[in-house]
Amino acid sequence: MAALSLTYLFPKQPLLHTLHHFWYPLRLSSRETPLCLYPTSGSIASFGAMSIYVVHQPSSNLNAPVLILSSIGVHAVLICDYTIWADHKSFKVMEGTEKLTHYKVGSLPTVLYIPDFITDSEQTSLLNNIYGAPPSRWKSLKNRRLQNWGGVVHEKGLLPQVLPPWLTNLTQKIYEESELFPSAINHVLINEYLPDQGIMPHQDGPAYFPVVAILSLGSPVVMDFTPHSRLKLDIHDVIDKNYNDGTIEIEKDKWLDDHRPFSILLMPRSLLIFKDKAYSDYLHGIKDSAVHSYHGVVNKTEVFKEHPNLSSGRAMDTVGSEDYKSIQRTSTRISLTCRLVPKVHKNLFRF
Ligand SMILES: O=C(O)CCC(=O)C(=O)O
Ligand SMILES: [Fe+2]
Repeated sequence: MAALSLTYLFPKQPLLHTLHHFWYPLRLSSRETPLCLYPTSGSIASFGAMSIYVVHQPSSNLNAPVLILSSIGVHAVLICDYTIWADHKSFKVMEGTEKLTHYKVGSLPTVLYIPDFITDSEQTSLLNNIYGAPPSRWKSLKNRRLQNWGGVVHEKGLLPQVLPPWLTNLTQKIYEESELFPSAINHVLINEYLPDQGIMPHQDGPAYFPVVAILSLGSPVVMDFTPHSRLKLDIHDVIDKNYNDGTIEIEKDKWLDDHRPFSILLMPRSLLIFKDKAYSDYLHGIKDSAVHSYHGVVNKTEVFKEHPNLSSGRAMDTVGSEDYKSIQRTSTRISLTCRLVPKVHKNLFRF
């Protein structure tokens, strides 16, 4: 038996009483890539504070390894047999970026930009369904409107509502093609932005599985990612470290390199997926201005490949010099934020 140290991705959250019902992602500290173990088939036995879980392996018929998770304290300990650990296939499902690695953009783990994820007619059909929904579906906020599908998200989980087929067609495609979600996506937030509307920099709530897929329709926009303010405190820790060999500056540069703000241009029909550091260490937001600069966006190459005229400013309304290109937002943008709320309350309600 070998003991390996695992750290919770959400270290500040209490976990002891929730572990039996709510599958927290775990990060294996000895690996570069965060490894998520999502034992969705449930606990099969428990001994006091220890529970045995089976790791979910939807893409394989192999028997999943049995893991013993200690649910005491802030750190969890995974105790398992070496042979299980060596069985790479067992964990493949949660490292599922493989299929989509060529869509990775920027230097941060992990941001995927998939142009043309849906066709023009699929876009039209989604827009027809969105605008065909009863007016009561819309909730007006100060700076935008939204529709909530899939149920009400509480901090402690989802009061579920069945997703309509026009949405499950999309969520199923994202689930299957990304292989990044441990079970089917069960929640979709539809945001509508007029040309001068945006969304404040924020981090998605703790009820969600830490992978988000955003489908964009209508007007292009630029989404900005900024390091979380709590990380700004960490820089002082780095600087305060007492180095004897003059490596402070190098450490600081490396830190700043690892936590650089960045932006991404979201074209209509594209799918953006982000997780890992981009999800946990950064805030994401969209400026509420009608002009968005796309100078220096991390997916410039990908966008120009699909829209070659964009660079010369002809494909859509752009302003600015060749060095400082901007989009003039002239039409509405709709986004569909597709997520999984792992903890679902049993009393399903339907409309
Ligand atoms: O509209 C978008 O692209 C972002 C929406 C978003 O961040 C959210 O719903 O949490
Ligand atoms: Fe968000």
